[in-house]
Amino acid sequence: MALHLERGEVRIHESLEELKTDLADYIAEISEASVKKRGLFAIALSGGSLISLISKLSETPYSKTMEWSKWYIFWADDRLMAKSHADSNYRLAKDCLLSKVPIIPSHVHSINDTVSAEEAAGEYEFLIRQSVKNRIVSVSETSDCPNFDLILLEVGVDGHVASLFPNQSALEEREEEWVTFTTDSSKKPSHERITFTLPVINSASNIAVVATGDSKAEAVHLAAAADSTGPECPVVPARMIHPVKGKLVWFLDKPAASKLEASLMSNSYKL
Ligand SMILES: O=C1O[C@H](COP(=O)(O)O)[C@@H](O)[C@H](O)[C@H]1O
Repeated sequence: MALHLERGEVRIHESLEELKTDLADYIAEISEASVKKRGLFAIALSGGSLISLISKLSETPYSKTMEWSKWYIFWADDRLMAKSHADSNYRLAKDCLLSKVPIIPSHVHSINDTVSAEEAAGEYEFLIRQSVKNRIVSVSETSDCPNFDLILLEVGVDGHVASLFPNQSALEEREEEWVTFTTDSSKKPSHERITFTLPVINSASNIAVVATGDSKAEAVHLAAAADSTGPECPVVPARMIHPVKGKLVWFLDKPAASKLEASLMSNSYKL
């Protein structure tokens, strides 16, 4: 089921298998359109269960039809930990997808995990500035921010996206700051992390936000429902995703969408 809300398009899936196929088709469509338009595709991944959901891309038909040599991979966030560590977002993506498809190794732009979080954020921002200069990543039409073809995010149970956690100063970064860091994430185990800022995320051409399972139902409701605003409602980071010119699509399963659906139903009765 697809709904067009003020907060973007919401796709609610009957099963994880259906969600995986829809997400793979969506990524394939954006990749094809980007390659057609500018000869390459710049995608930013994050972590969490999202990565196992996109593993379908390593299967046929996607593995054979995708123009992997045109893909450039970045991370919207990662933890400052060895790339071999089970909690590294890079490792997750490598195990689930990157090692299984013919992506050119020099197109994979992971973070430097051997320096402090502050230095890693600075280095990663420099790398993105170089990628904009080299036109691997486009520039936004409305600001100097990078304009990624696609950014994939997953909502955490506390409503965080990438490594933008509730009530942290990173949420206030302005356009000049593209990559920031946190040494105190509310998600345990607490790792030092680096993350894209909201201006960078909101400058993307396409943003997909994924959430599955009933533990995410409250966060999804707070992030996407029209009635989740006002003084009593916490403003979760996922609610701050507002593409400036791009398109936002939510990929949810039924349990994650349950509170959002209930609020849509009750509001339609009030009309
Ligand atoms: O810490 C993180 O968590 C979120 C969501 O993860 P999940 O465990 O709730 O599936 C993820 O999107 C983010 O990139 C990651 O660093």
